[in-house]
Amino acid sequence: GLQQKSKRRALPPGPKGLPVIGNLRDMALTGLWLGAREWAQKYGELVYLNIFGQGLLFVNSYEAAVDLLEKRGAIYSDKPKMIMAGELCGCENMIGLTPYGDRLRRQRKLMLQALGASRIESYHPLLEIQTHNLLQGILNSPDDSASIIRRYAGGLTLLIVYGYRVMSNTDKLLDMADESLELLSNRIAAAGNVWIVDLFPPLKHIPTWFPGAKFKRDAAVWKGKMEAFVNEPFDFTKQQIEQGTAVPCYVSMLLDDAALENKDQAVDDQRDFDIRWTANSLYAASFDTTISAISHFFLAMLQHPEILHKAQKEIDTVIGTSRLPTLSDRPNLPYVEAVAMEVLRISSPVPLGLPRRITEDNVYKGMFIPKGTLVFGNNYNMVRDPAIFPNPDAFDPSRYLDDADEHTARLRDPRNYVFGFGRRKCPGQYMIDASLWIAVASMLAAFDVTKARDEFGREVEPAVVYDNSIFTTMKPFRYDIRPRSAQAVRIVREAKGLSD
Ligand code: HEM
Repeated sequence: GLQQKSKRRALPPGPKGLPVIGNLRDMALTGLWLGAREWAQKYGELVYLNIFGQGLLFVNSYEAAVDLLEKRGAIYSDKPKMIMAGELCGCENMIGLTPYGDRLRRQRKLMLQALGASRIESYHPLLEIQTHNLLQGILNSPDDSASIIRRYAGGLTLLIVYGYRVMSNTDKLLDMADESLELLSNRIAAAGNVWIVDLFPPLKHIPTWFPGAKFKRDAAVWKGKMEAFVNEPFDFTKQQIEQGTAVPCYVSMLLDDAALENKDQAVDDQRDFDIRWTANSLYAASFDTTISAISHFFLAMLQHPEILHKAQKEIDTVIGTSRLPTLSDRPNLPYVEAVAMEVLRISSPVPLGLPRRITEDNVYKGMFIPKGTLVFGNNYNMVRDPAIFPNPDAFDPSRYLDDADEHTARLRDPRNYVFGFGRRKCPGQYMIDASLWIAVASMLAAFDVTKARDEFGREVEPAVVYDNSIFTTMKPFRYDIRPRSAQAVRIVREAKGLSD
């Protein structure tokens, strides 16, 4: 099959694999994007690999991403059917795994209704309150900032999506998300991992006690956890609605609308399903992405004190030191804006996007891409294209500051890459754009971040160790974070928080 085809029409280039297993050994389980960037440098804008005959295509240039993932979106927007993750572990209805079609269009419409560009201003007060909570948490326990960032990332969407307030680091729903997402991205649906049952689907019928059937026993346990992760927060909100104590949020607003709109049970059930699963996907998708972006912000600040000070000076000059920034200050703080953009670029939280599946044979610039190939939009490589981002590995906000015509400005805006492409592009992009900015601006206003010191007073270099196969999250590294002044302590304590 494959070889005959490739004789007839050339597949895109890529590292040579072994017989049968193909490129299995080339697939790293964490930090796959690092290898994928090397392949891009060696082989060019499209790189093709296979694992046991399953084709994998890495789309490495922006031009090819637009041509394929956007312009040919009709055949590049589907998803792999994953037996292990989907059927056996109960994740098949998560939006990132939902096949392209009517259901997806309906669900994306719901998400964009709530989180589209025009809605975001209505969330500004919530985003500011949640940010104050983040600052107060750091002020109270600076050594515990990793848990505080995690609480911020989960708490933000729990509040907006479910109207649920997280008041401690050991909250039940937070822990549940943490555990479920770790399982999902590092075990169940790890980017470089293939489950034998996905290659040989009849294996799903083998009995659980059978030798080699450990995957089925694991799947049964994981499925229970995934179901709780989807249902418990949703049931919380439903209960609050019944008791008349619901806070306006994504779930409560949509359920209210549904109740007003119709009395038809079948339509209601479909709405219930759509709201339940989109809510879970919004929650799931915001966790590691936000954590990655904010930890890269800290990393950059402790590596570049001059950038930290320049941004602080802008804030002090434009808004003074007697209050924290708000989202309405954003247009007046161009350097802080550039820092936030550079954080998005350097972190590229979902570096290879989420896999698509091409539904028809396709040819691009003479290269043949077979139907069924899994397609990864390698945004990590695109935001490191030296033609657009000179010296691409350096954290350098000044790259956005000189005047540029519209075309150049668009090309160098990291938001055009890191959120993916076309019909599956991230529906959370407008929300995170606002939440990341206010978090970055407020932390700059209130804190200094420096390298930690060891017992001999020597600076500790932060170690960057990626710990995930889909997101660029890192193992916690040490740094020193402290308020800039007594005045900073006061404005953080006085800022309106979650418990006010
Ligand atoms: C900096 C933060 C984030 C980045 C870089 C990011 C990036 C991405 C990327 C690259 C994709 C895949 C797009 C594609 O296939 O082309 C995606 C999908 C998705 N994102 Fe985000 N995301 C972020 C935060 C969020 C947040 C906060 C939410 C929810 C509030 C969210 C919700 C989703 C959902 C539901 C999908 C699946 C869409 C689909 O399959 O149709 N993301 N995101």
